[in-house]
Amino acid sequence: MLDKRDAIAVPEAVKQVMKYAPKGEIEYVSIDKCDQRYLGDAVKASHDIPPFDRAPYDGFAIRAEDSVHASLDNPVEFEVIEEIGAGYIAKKEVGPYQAVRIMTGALMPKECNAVVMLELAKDIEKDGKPYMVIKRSYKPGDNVSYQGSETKAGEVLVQEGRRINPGVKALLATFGYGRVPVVKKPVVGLYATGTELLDVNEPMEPGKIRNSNAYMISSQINRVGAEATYYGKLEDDFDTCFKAVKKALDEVDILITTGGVSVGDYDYVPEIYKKLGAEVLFNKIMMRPGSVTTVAQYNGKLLFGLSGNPSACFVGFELYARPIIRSWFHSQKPHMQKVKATLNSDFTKANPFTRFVRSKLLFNEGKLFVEPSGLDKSNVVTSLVDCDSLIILPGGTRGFTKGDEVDVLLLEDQIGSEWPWN
Ligand SMILES: Nc1nc2c(c(=O)[nH]1)N[C@H]1C(S)=C(S)[C@@H](COP(=O)(O)OP(=O)(O)OC[C@H]3O[C@@H](n4cnc5c(N)ncnc54)[C@H](O)[C@@H]3O)O[C@H]1N2
Ligand code: MOO
Ligand SMILES: [Mg+2]
Repeated sequence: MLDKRDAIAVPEAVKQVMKYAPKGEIEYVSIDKCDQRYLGDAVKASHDIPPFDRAPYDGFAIRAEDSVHASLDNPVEFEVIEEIGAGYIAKKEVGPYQAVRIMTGALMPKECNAVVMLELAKDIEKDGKPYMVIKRSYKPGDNVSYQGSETKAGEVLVQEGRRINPGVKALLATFGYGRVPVVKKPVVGLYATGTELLDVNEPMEPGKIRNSNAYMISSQINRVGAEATYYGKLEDDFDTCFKAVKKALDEVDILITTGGVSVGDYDYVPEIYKKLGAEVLFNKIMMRPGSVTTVAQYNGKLLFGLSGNPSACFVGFELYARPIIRSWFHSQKPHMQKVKATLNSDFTKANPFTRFVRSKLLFNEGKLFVEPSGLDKSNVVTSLVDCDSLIILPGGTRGFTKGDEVDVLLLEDQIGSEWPWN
């Protein structure tokens, strides 16, 4: 007699899993190796930006008060006493009607408070000395980039848990982070179960299929910023699977298996959890695909029993494992971002349970549209190719038509979201 499974709602299932969200420790890596890692600590400005008053243009640094009477009818001459490029410091003191030829990024001479752009000044020579002439006045501060005008020392600029993108990396370099505090990657163990599975290099045989889930999931794990420790595929044999899972549990932070979670004669994952003494958080969810997604915890360690059906496996990972990995990385927005989009085609299937349709987003005349990325069946693999999002069709609905507004979860987004579930 089969054990009866009680289906729970998706938000409840996510809540159950999140109770066991582990948090990774911090390690330091060279800035050259920090791309796409998650910050283990906030980035705080260690100095002002700009760090000194500087010229934002190539031109002439002047004392603004010397320019007040300059106009088209009354050109004013300045003696050019020195020339400095970025990285150099003016040595001479600037007196009345004197100027320093200055290049973008150079420190302003301390007596000067305005910069005349090269294009607005005329170079002349008098008595063998360089002069420049202007025909308009300048106010103190005109064309000066003041110290701290962008940010002040001590300001927190990026929160811990943010994924390092090119902009974050630029800030890290600005503040001298040669070594960057990042969150250590979790060890995410991965097993694919199924006697029918062939390795990627094996030729096809009757009754067998190639193992795509292991590759798909390891790629999904990479997309979130972690790496899979792939243990290989397992035949549907209870003892083999039990031993493998038990051994892996000692080595991993999170364990993912695919296949064998339903009610079939060779679906051993539920029995494995039972024999281990793991607490099953749920084994049936009111969703399609992936209704049989099972999650258990063993001494606080999460075991994800994802469905064997590729699309169900894919969705189960994104809904339940992704926020756990992102929480591990200290993300304050571990869930997928949810946006509104307009359905670009009819979707006539009824939805007794909440349906997550693999979909692709498109922009048309500034509006966001979404449509299924292929055949909507849980055993389908081809619809995953163009899948960059999941349309959420609420349970208890009778199908949707082109033009309807729907909620969509973003898969490629790296910022994430706080709790997106109603
Ligand atoms: N009597 C019932 N049968 C099924 C139910 C049910 O409620 N009652 N649920 C169905 C649903 S829904 C799903 S989803 C699947 C879940 O199956 P399992 O998680 O037990 O997975 P398997 O039986 O191992 O495999 C299912 C399917 O997926 C293929 N597969 C498995 N592993 C891989 C892999 N690594 N790469 C590619 N494809 C894989 C496998 O060959 C099967 O075709 O159960 C339904 N049945
Ligand atoms: O778990 Mo199954 O994918 O709902 O179809
Ligand atoms: Mg099965």
